Parts: sequence; C-alpha cells; structure tokens
Amino acid sequence: MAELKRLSDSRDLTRIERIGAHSHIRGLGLDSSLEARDASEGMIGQQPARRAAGLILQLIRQGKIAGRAVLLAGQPGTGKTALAMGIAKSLGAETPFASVAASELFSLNLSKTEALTQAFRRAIGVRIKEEAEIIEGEVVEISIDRPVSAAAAGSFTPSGVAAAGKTGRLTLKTTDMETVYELGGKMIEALGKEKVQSGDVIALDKASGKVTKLGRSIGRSRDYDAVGPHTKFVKCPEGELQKRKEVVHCVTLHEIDVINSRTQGFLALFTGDTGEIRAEVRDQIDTKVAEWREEGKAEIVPGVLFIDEVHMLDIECFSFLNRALENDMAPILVIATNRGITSIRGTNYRSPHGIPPDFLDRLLIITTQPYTEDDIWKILDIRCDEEDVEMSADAKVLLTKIGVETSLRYAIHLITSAALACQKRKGKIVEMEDISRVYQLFLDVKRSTQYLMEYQSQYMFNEVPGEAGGDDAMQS
Ligand SMILES: Nc1ncnc2c1ncn2[C@@H]1O[C@H](COP(=O)(O)OP(=O)(O)OP(=O)(O)O)[C@@H](O)[C@H]1O
Repeated sequence: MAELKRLSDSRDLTRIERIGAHSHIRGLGLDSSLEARDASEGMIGQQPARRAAGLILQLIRQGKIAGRAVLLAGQPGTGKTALAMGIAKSLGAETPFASVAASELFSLNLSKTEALTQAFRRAIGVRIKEEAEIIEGEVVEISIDRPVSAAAAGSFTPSGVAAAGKTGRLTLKTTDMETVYELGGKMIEALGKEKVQSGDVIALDKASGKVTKLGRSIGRSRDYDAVGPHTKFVKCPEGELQKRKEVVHCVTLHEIDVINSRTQGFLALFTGDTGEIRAEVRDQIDTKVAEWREEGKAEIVPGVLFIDEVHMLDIECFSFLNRALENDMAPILVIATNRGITSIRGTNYRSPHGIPPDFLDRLLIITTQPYTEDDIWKILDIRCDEEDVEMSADAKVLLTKIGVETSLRYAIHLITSAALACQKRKGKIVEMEDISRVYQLFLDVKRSTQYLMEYQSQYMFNEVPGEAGGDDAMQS
C-alpha cells in the first residue's frame, strides 16, 4: 500500500511541475552552430550566457570537462536557474542531473559533507551493459487452456503444469515471421501481471523469463479498445523474433549505494530518507564499479550537479567541493549565486560571491544580464501560454511595465492572481483592470519596504533608535 501511495504522490508532483516556475524551459534554444536563437525552447534573450552554456553542454556531451565547475553569476531573476534547467533538459535522459539548494544541505538531518556526497553521487551515472537472449515481437494472440487433466497435459512442459496447472499458447509476430510459443504457468502469470494483450509489443528475456511491455503496436492504434493518455505506440519489430541484444541499464552511483546499504533498503529511494551511508559500502561499490569498467561491462557517465544559492555554503563545504572535483568520476558542477562581494560563511573574510578565491579560480564564470523591456514582454507572454491564461495586449503591456519597474518574478506572479481576479468578475480575458487590481492587492519589494519605513514603529523588533514598540510588543 505504501508503495502505491508513493506512486500516486509522484504522479501528482509531475502535474504540479507542469506549471512550475521553469516548466516553460525545454532547452537552451540554440541552433546547430550553438548560436542562441532569439526565442526558442522557452528561452528568451540572455544570448551571451546561453551561448556560453551551449559550449559547456557540448563539452559535457563529449565527456571533456568532467570534474570542472561553472559559476552562473548575476542579479536576482536574471535566469540563472532557468539556464541550469535549459542545460538539464538538453542533456537527455541518460545523463544524470541532480539539483540542490545550498541551504537544503544545512536543514537535512545528515552531516553537510554526507549530503554533498549523496548529491555528487546522484550526479554520476553508471551504464551497465548486458548481453541478453530475447524474444521480441507483437502479440497476435494469447490463448489460455482451461485446467487440463494430467493425461492431456502430456505434451506440455511438466514444470509449467506443476507451477499453476495452466497452459496456453502465445502467438508473436514480426514484420517477417510469426511463431506460436507454448506457455507454462509461470509465463502465463508473468504475462498476466504485465496485463499483456494482443496488439502489445513485448520483449521476453529468455534467461530470466522477464516480460517487458514496450508499447502498443502502431498498426493497432485505431482499434476501438480504450487506450490511456500514457500509451506509447511503437513499430512492430522487424526480422527474427529471437535476437541477442545488448541491454543497457542506467543507474546512478547513489542508487547503487542505497540499494546496497543494508540499513536503508531500496525503498529509501522513493522516500528520499536515505540516512548516512557508510564509507565502507561506498568503497566496496567503487571497487566493484571499477572492476566492471575494466571488464568493459560498465561505463561511468559524469552528469551535472547544480547547486543553487552557492553563497550559503560554508568554508568546509567549499574545501569538500575542491577535493571532490579531483575524483576521476566527478560530475560537472554548475553553481549559481546572486551575491556580490560578501563574507564567506563560517569566516570573517569577504570575497566575490562569498566564494573562497582558490575555489573561484577553478570556475568558468558565466554572467547573466538584466532583461530589456522587450525580453520581459516575451517571457511574460510565454508564461501566460504556460499557465493557460488569456491576456489582452494592453494588459500585457501594463504587466511588462510593472515588470520593468519592480521585478520579472513579481510580474510573473501577478499572472496567476490576475487570472483569478478575472475569473471572479466572470471575464474570459485578463484585462488591465485585473492587473491593476492585483497590483494594488499584492505589494512588490519596493512598495513593501516603503510601507515598512512609514509604519515600522508599529512592528516588533524595529530598529529605529529610541522606539520601544518592539520590546513592548514582546512583553505583552
Ligand atoms: N531567458 C529566459 N527565458 C525564459 N524564461 C526566463 C528566462 N530567464 C528567466 N526566466 C524565468 O524567470 C523566472 C526567474 O528566473 P530565475 O529563477 O531563473 O532567476 P535566477 O537568476 O535564478 O534568480 P535568483 O538569483 O533569485 O535565484 C523563472 O520563472 C524563469 O523560468
């Protein structure tokens, strides 16, 4: 039951993510010569930074900069996280991408170096290759016999009969051939578990008997039987039914750690509650993976670890990062900050971005620039589409002006609230009046600060000398 619950939780999360802050970003929006298109894959403007990120992406794909680090530096709301997202989306499913906010490392009930180690290992992939004998084809028919008497069962495998007393036949085809396979009880059970039916394209692993549903055959896509929104359509396989195939499993080192950590068990992968993993477990795993690499059974895929708000890391974390990047399996580290010259956490020293100079020296630095009015208009336009909000041209111009005067983030937030205001007055299209209304209802940072300056004597802990309001309030 617990597992089932988790599954439905994760489905809800994907739905929430659909309209998350960066859900409109689908890549870096570059052309084949790595030039940044004006508006593409949800990315607007910020060309020099996108070009630089594209170059990094190229190096990541060629496996050339394992163990390097990139710093995205720029004012708040200039698209640093959006750029990191763009890199992640362009990497493809096989390259692991792990993301943490530096402040999270201090709020977990793990030591910060353990949390960092786990983050690093989540960003290191292992491709494990295996040769397997498989049967792959489109299901033409499955027929299950009624339980048979022992005498009639003579022609079937005795173990199959013994397993569940059931026998049957499975007809599979490719574009070139069709074969009928005799089924024993275990196979029938495995097919039933996967809910295999005619029209499905399946793969059967001959050694383990594992059944994998690859999708519905395109040829059957017009069948009347209902298909869910997640149904994947695939071609009917070609050639021989029986093939030798290289099967590749991609996992991260962290997943291998958790599965092998006896105290936690693999379910911790779903809950995220992995606790500390012992150093011996990791050493054993590293040795095993090194063996597999020597034997050509596995490859390491250095992924990307993104650490946002990197100024929140302290001096110990930076020294850990310095060392971790020396490891030959190290991922590419992308860090981001919006701080200028500030003190390094845990010391009295000040440094650019709050990053120690020796660590800063090993970074490739990409800076992001503030957006022009035109860029802000385009980003707001994309966000309206993303949030399914229809907005009049005038209202968009007004919202853009607000974005220029306040911040891009504030303007993005107003989209949803203006849509609600519009709904409330039973309108279909968000107009200027809706924008004005929510602008009055919700303060931006500038107005909120101004308000505080005027009324600070009435707040707790105010810092106006000679005012006793704060203390009084505390005592009462
Ligand atoms: N170039 C861009 N194209 C499209 N959307 C963008 C772009 N830049 C920023 N955005 C969007 O604007 C919002 C704010 O940007 P983002 O969170 O990336 O800023 P940031 O630089 O990481 O800010 P902070 O320093 O406060 O963390 C996000 O919703 C982001 O997706």
